[in-house]
Amino acid sequence: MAGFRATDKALFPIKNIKTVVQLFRNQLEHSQEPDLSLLSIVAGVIENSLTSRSNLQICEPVEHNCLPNLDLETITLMYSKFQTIIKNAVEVNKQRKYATRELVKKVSDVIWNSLTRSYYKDRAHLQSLYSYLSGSKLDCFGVAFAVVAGCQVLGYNDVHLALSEDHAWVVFGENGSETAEVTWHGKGNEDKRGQEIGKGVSSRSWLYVNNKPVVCTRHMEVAALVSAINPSLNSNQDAYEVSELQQELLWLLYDLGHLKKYPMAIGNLGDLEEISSREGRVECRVLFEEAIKSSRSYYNNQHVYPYTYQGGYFYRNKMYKEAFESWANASDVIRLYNYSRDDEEIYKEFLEIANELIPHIMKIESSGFSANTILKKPECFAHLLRFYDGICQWEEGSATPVLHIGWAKPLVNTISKFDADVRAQVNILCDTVQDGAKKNAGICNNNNNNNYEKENGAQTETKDEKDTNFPTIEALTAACSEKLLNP
Ligand SMILES: CC1(C)CN=C(N2CCN(c3ncnc4sc(CCF)cc34)CC2)S1
Repeated sequence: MAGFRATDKALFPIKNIKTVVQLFRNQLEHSQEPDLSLLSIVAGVIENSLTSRSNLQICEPVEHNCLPNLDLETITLMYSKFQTIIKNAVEVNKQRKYATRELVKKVSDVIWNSLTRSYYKDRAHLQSLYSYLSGSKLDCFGVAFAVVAGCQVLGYNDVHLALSEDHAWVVFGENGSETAEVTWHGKGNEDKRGQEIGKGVSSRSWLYVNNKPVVCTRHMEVAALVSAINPSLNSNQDAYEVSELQQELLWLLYDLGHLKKYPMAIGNLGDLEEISSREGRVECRVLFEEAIKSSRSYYNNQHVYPYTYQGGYFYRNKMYKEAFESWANASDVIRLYNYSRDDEEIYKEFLEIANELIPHIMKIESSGFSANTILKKPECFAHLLRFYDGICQWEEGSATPVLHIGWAKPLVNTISKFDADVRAQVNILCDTVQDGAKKNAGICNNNNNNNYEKENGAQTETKDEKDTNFPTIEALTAACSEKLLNP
């Protein structure tokens, strides 16, 4: 059983970050499983006290490490309150080893029906059990996490959190073979709580990552609650102590090996390291590469965010050629999905890259001051075409259109910044259309340093094999802009 043990209680009252890390270490390293409700309450109390208005005057930024007084009484009260809510509401059949769909649905109903009637669901700091116990408010992720923590209280250690890049649900039963929705997703969608995870059309949507979700162990569920810590004070400031605590806890989980199969948590750590790097730790760039390797190794490269974490890093650090490559690789992931109405989050991500970030780069690069301009590099043009081509292919076969006139101007503007002699150095290689699956059109430049070929094994092309049937760049861009201009 999990639990709030004497060795944990001895750490109270907790006065600094180091002791919070020790509490998490105790829980993570102890032979039994870490107690999700205890750790979520502790993280939530710290986050909410350091990011709420009330605290601002007390904690002067100069005295780093000043945490609110975390006394045993406060934590024990909330911990017991959660246990009581769950145990009083759910009849446990002692004989059953595994949870049933009815049990999981019942726990979800207990959480669901105890939430405040209506509140702004996308607000920050609504992810922890502290938020649930003190304000009866949870966000979409928070409900799923609370259901798993509730099942842990009842002793069902087969119920685990399953995470896509924009949704959360649970797995349960022998070998975690059963799945169930336990929370809502997006705005104005009827919740599907209790149902199995998308077997129909939605299974090809990015929202369910082609059935390659992160299926958590207990320790990875701790990584999820730590990842969900939100240090934001407001839209442009973070509470220093909260982000420092999050960074320390993510390194603890990293060192214990619990981030290996969790690309987004590694990416979160990379973002924190970029802002304030720790002595003796790998560079944030390495972490972004590790997140990509994790997605390729464990999730058949079906996740987009590892590439947008990396692309964002390159963009912020003015490494534009590398950013184009990351974004083209992100586009290679999305091209095999069908766009559905539940995929707004990733749509917004690609829209921002295509219509804000890339145009911004083109503006800087064509201002004439950059000596080593990317406008002269055929591989940059190849990455951009691969990026746009992936979005076009994403749309193909989808019930919902992706592209509209708003995409056309920035796209044509960008492509036209490359001179004909640069464009001419890029060869288009198209694979044959596979039966049913989406075809793979590869765009590679003739010096073949484009990792698209390495990654996807697109054939290299020698001059004499050049098949005149392949679309030229002009044809492709014309087709793209034609399609865009007359949807
Ligand atoms: C490259 C980015 C735009 C930067 N931040 C990103 N994210 C921030 C952190 N995110 C996450 N980080 C850890 N675990 C999870 S589980 C989940 C789905 C809802 F449950 C989201 C998410 C989501 C993605 S993607």
